[in-house]
Amino acid sequence: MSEAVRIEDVSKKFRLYHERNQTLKSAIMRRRRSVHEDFWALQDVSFSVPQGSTFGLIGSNGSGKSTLLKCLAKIYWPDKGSIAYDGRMAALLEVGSGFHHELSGRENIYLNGSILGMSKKEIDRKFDEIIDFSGVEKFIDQPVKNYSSGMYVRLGFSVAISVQPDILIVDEVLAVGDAEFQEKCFAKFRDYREQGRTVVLVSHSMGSVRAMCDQVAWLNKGHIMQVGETASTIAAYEKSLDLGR
Ligand SMILES: Nc1ncnc2c1ncn2[C@@H]1O[C@H](COP(=O)(O)OP(=O)(O)OP(=O)(O)O)[C@@H](O)[C@H]1O
Repeated sequence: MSEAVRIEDVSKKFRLYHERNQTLKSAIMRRRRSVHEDFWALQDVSFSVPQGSTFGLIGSNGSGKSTLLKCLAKIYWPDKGSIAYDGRMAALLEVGSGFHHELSGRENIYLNGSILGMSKKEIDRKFDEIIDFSGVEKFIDQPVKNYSSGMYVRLGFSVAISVQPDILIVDEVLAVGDAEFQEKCFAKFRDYREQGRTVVLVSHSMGSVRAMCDQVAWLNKGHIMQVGETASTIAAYEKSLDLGR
């Protein structure tokens, strides 16, 4: 099977600063040098995502899942390693990212669509479909700052899938949608699989991961613990949680 995404030896570090709330005098004494430590949120992460698969990232809080998704979405640049893609990629990360709060749903479709690489003509053509899928038609001319978090996600997801990406990257956000919308999204992922498109998603709901994913990567403290078939990888992750109790 060919690869949609290949992640090779990816490491990402953040700087943790320690000099908060200190006095101006101590800052001058330090000659404005900041005191920080490097924190590696991802270390030597390598795996491939098969084309046409739905692929899950699992792991405890702070294990590096969102950081890895942001590297995949090109929001972060890895400090080491490389990521290769085969095809057009679209990402849906934090609730409301890519949206301007003061603009209406309609205006945001154009803004977000163009950020994702669609022309105005393409958005015009897909506009009704986007609104239909989102189910927020009645509120489409309201500023999105008045939307509920579920409405945000519905609209954001609808724009992201309208791009018809070869690779769709989705953070936990879908969990804020209601059961009906989640079922619509799962159906969309099934269509994607049939069309040979690839989905990479993060979820804490092992039920959803079991239902949706062909393969899973389990992250722990920035390291890959296991990659492979969904049931056995979830079982290994859950066993580690039981052992930790
Ligand atoms: N911008 C940042 N600056 C400093 N540290 C960060 C930053 N972003 C993430 N981290 C740290 O990196 C680690 C991994 O965070 P990340 O958000 O990727 O975890 P996660 O697996 O998605 O967690 P969760 O399940 O809680 O969403 C955490 O320790 C977090 O504090």
